[in-house]
Amino acid sequence: MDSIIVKGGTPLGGKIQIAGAKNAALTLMPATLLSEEPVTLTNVPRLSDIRTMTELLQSLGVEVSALKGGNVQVLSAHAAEETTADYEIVRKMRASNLVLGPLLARHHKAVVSLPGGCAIGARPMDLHVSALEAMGATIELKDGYLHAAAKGGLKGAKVHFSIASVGATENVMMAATLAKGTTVIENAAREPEIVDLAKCLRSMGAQIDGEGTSTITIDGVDRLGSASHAVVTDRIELGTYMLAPVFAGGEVECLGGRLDLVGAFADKLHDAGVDLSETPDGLKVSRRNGRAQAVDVTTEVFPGFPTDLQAQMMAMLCTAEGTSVLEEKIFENRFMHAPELVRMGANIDVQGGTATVHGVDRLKGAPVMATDLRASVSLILAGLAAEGETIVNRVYHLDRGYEHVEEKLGAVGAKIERVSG
Ligand SMILES: CC(=O)N[C@H]1[C@@H](OP(=O)(O)OP(=O)(O)OC[C@H]2O[C@@H](n3ccc(=O)[nH]c3=O)[C@H](O)[C@@H]2O)O[C@H](CO)[C@@H](O)[C@@H]1O
Ligand SMILES: C=C(OP(=O)(O)O)C(=O)O
Repeated sequence: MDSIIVKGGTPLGGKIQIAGAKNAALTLMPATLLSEEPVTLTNVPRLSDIRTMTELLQSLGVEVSALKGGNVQVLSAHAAEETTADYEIVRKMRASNLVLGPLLARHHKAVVSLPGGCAIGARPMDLHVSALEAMGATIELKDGYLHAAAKGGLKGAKVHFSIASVGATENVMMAATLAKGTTVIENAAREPEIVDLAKCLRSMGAQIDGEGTSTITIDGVDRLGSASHAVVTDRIELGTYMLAPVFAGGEVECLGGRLDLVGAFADKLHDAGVDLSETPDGLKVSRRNGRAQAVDVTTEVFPGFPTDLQAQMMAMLCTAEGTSVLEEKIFENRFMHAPELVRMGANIDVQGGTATVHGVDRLKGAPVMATDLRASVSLILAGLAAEGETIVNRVYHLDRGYEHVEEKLGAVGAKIERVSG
């Protein structure tokens, strides 16, 4: 398994191009199952999760043509007749569950392996299941697979989520586009990736209103057509690279970055004493004199502080002046980076869903283990600030969500290399 070696202490300078969003692409790709006509996606990130989704869709009969090194994808589901999403592919990635809604809507049946628990929490599917049941599906768990059927097709329904789940909102939105009648989703997730999905579905001919608010209304139509859609900027990759100069010093411009994508995160950076400005091409970040200041952070659904930036923020706060309290409210087991940061000299006390970080003067390089996607990148960022060499082992999670991280950081002056193993 590959490792990433980082030598800390070099200030950064230059520009980093931010890619299209993994979490948007992973719902836009299965959305193409809803149409018999081709859909073109541009600004697709080059990630192993995208390759996994490609493999899954191909197993369902979707023709996927990748152009420009994968940056553009043409997906055609005209001959996609298979309705079973196999465990061997689904187990690799939670987002595989996003084929459930589209398959049910188009074929009135689907057999989808449960993705299973993962490192950051249990992540059940109950909200997806009960919402699709309210739309007329019968769903049964057998042999680790959800067996779903909707004789005569799905029907519009009122769906109220007890948690504003991103994936459940996406599955129901997609399913509702071809259902008979009107579906109203209450307490819908409001993430930019939901807005992006609605935009793409609308270009395909869907009738959707209210995306970006807590109530989304979808009037079912008979069929969807073709469309071309550019994937929204990855706000998590953006936030990650915005932090890089805070760790290493210097200044970085994140091309394609927009403040509306990272509002709550940018507010915390501002409170921590980080300089942030909008430019015609993106967002520029530099660290003001000396250390960042401690800030308290609570993860929340959008527009709150994203859980997917909590690990990176914690790493930054390890060397901030003062004590910071981080509360993780979305996933019950998302502090696995903490003991690895402690190996680098951080002072962190974790009690349940709360981590208290007492800022230290500096971190020291160490061999560390990457446990999940955002934990992996938090350790790389910590390595940029640390004295000496940090070896981040087991980085396969990283490639799920970051394209060419060593090239992007290397281009702005970081001493970073990948060692194949
Ligand atoms: C591919 C993708 O877009 N992944 C993102 C998506 O994951 P994902 O869509 O899986 O996350 P959800 O918003 O569904 O999860 C939020 C919370 O709801 C719980 N829950 C969810 C569904 C359900 O049926 N029952 C239930 O209890 C989860 O366990 C979790 O505690 O949103 C998360 C929260 O912003 C992000 O961290 C992930 O990066
Ligand atoms: C948790 C994440 O992804 P996924 O939902 O695909 O596991 C993430 O992107 O940080």
